Amino acid sequence: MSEHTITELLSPAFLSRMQNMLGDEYESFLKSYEAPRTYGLRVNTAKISCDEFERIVPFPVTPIPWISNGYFYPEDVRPSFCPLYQAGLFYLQEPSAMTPASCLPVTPGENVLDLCAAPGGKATALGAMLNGSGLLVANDISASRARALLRNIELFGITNAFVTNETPAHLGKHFPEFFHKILLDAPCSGEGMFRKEEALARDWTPEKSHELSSLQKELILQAADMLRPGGLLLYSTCTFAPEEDEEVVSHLLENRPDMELLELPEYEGFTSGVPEWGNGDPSLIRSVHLFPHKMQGEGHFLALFRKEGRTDLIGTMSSAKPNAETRKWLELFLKEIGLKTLGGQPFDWNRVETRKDKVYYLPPIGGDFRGLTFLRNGLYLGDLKKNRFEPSQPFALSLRKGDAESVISLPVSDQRLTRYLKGETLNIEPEEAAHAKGWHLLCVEGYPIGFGKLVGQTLKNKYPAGWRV
Ligand SMILES: C[S@@+](CC[C@H](N)C(=O)[O-])C[C@H]1O[C@@H](n2cnc3c(N)ncnc32)[C@H](O)[C@@H]1O
Repeated sequence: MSEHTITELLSPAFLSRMQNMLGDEYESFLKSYEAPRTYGLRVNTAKISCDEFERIVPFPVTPIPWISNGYFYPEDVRPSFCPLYQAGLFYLQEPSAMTPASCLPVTPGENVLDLCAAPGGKATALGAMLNGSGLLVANDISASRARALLRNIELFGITNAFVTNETPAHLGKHFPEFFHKILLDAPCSGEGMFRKEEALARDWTPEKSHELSSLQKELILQAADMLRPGGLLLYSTCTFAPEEDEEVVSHLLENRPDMELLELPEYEGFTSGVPEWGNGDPSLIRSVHLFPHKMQGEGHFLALFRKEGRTDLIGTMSSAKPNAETRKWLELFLKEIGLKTLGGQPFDWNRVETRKDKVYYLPPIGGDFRGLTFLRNGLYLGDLKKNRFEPSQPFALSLRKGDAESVISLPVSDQRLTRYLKGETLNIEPEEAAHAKGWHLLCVEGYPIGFGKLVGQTLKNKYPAGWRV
């Protein structure tokens, strides 16, 4: 912990800019830096309803008023150690950062792009809204951050994501006017992150915003060009700098006359964008700033655009054919766990693809993805071994409550869950397991966490080392 307050670390140039921007509100803005940070989590509604979540969550939560599936939790709680987190039932996210994805109305069946997606705070929200149908392209230019993104997509049980590590320019060549919805959560100076990351406050310079503004202007045009006629684009940053907010919005409106700004939902803490902070276009008032002195969040900016024209839902269906070996051993495994559905939907053999000894479940919508650098296309189901199929951890996490019959379900308070997550074998009473032996899905309150193999009263742990806590 630094012995300085955040306001002491901040550059006089930043403070004087904020004073000019906020006028009478400046003092309360400054005061907000002394208040404690806000902590939030977002429920994965593709896996669990909010009512059910509230019923089983073992620590105090209070609803975030402007996010239908968001909750505040107290600072002293460590939710990432809770088995419900390891079951992918919620994502930890600062409350104002939940706003952009919640303002982009995604419906199942659409092609959706998150252009700057890592580590996945917003991509997991978009994926949950698609609920397994359509296609989510989740991209990040950084390879290491894209790996963290993939992990969160897998934890959330998203089966229809194409996770890429590409430049926006290269993606644009493959996907001209392809997406119904695009989220561009741009790299920014992070002025809304100062309470969370002090280094951002210390390292602030006005030049940074100028540089980022040029990049953001390039990115927003590239994003717009990948949007279908009639499609929606949401631009967001976690900064207050007009160069990175209203100026970027103005740039898009000036350069793509087929894009218009739409109204965003109103909420009492939302502050309208200021036309004079951009090029004076009166419609900039439809963009929204979230300031930390006006709501319980760190700060964000968002703008929602629509491209002129009508959109449709025509997509190319994936068509893979599992090879005979895969079909034989996978079928046997699915029978053993009593698979009824995958992610609540009938299992589709036309989506099963084998590459070397790895078995994947492709997203329902395909496309020409050749030449793109990607980490995952769909769901990694598992590995084909000699005379058997070995399931993966993402496969376990893609399963919803009720998808499989061969389960062992323990209450959230059961300490064996924590021991399982550490890689230990468990003692299971006969009445706790669906069958006397063989593959089982270990669940918390009915929600799958991972696989295990029952031998007598011992559950052999199949939770992979790389996932352990
Ligand atoms: C604000 S963060 C995204 C946060 C993410 N949307 C979330 O909610 O978890 C911006 C991301 O943009 C990526 N990025 C930086 N420069 C980029 C570029 N030129 N093109 C595309 N992405 C870029 C960074 O690697 C970073 O992960």
